[in-house]
Amino acid sequence: MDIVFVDGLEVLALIGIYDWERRAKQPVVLDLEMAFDNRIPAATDQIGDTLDYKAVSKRLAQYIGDSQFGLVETLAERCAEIVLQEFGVRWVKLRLTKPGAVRGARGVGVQIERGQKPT
Ligand SMILES: Nc1nc2c(c(=O)[nH]1)N=C([C@H](O)[C@@H](O)CO)CN2
Repeated sequence: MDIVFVDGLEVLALIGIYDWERRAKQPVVLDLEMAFDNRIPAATDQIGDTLDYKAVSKRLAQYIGDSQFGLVETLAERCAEIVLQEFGVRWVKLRLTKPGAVRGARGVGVQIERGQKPT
């Protein structure tokens, strides 16, 4: 299975359940792995045949920056839906981290896998 990935996409978002988290945006970091058959773009050398990681990154950064969810679970689920529905991806693994949200931890968050994992 081939993968197109995005590692460490940092975006400011209004997210969290506590009052202080509703007042100001805080950084969230997104890591993505998306199943995609890279043999066609490898043969044509055309960006139009790829799963364009820049286009995915821009779309999700915009969405996350505009979002106002309480839970990272909700935001992660919505981001996975966007990847599957808008970019024709069959399987995605997505990790959403809130750095520094818990004292003593480098980061906290969730990791989900959605769609059909190709063999
Ligand atoms: N499973 C989760 N646990 C917690 C979440 C969350 O979104 N999912 N959120 C919080 C707070 O917003 C926290 O990030 C503030 O430090 C607590 N637990």
